Amino acid sequence: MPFSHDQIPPMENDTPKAHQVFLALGTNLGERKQNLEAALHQLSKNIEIKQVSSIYETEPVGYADQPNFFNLVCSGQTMLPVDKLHQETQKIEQQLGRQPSFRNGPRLIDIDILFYDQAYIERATLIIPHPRLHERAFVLAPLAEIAPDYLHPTLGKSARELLDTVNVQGFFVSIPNHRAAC
Ligand SMILES: Nc1ncnc2c1ncn2[C@@H]1O[C@H](COP(=O)(O)OP(=O)(O)OP(=O)(O)O)[C@@H](O)[C@H]1O
Ligand SMILES: Nc1nc2c(c(=O)[nH]1)N=C(CO)CN2
Repeated sequence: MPFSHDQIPPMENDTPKAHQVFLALGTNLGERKQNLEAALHQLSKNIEIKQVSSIYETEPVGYADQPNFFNLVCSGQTMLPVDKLHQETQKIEQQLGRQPSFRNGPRLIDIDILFYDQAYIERATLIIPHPRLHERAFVLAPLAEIAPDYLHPTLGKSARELLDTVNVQGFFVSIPNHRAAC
């Protein structure tokens, strides 16, 4: 059953526990492969990265008149509470030089938190599971590559099942076995 992360009371003498997280990275400006590697490197300071998907080159979704994206998904373990993790991903986006853009517009780096354990979180600035992940082939294809049986906590479907429901046209190149220096 999904749970609200906010509702779990801290237990006395509870030793801190690592959280399993899945993140989606996207970039369509500048040196796209380098942007992904730099983001993974920064993330690895607070997340023990366990898996990194291939890099997928994908046609832009939502706003067509922009360069193709490079997308990947990674998973890992972190001790950061979810709000700190979100602050950290936003800090890394800024550090790497992301400039303000419009919805679905071009960006140097985008880091979305897909899952945080099996938590369901809904705040003004943070919704987990990411509310659009199940519609996005550019997220589901790399997710299904590294965790095909992982269950979406609220939809109850695996990454592979979700991928079967979306259109996977517009995928050109996959840079396989990509392992950035973390
Ligand atoms: N799960 C999440 N991961 C990352 N950001 C999130 C999440 N849920 C909500 N947000 C919020 O979404 C806001 C918009 O993020 P961003 O500018 O990256 O949007 P976008 O990339 O254009 O669209 P999308 O969120 O659909 O990828 C951010 O301010 C962030 O606080
Ligand atoms: N192919 C692709 N299209 C997008 C992407 C992305 O990462 N890949 N991100 C968007 C906004 O977050 C909008 N459209």
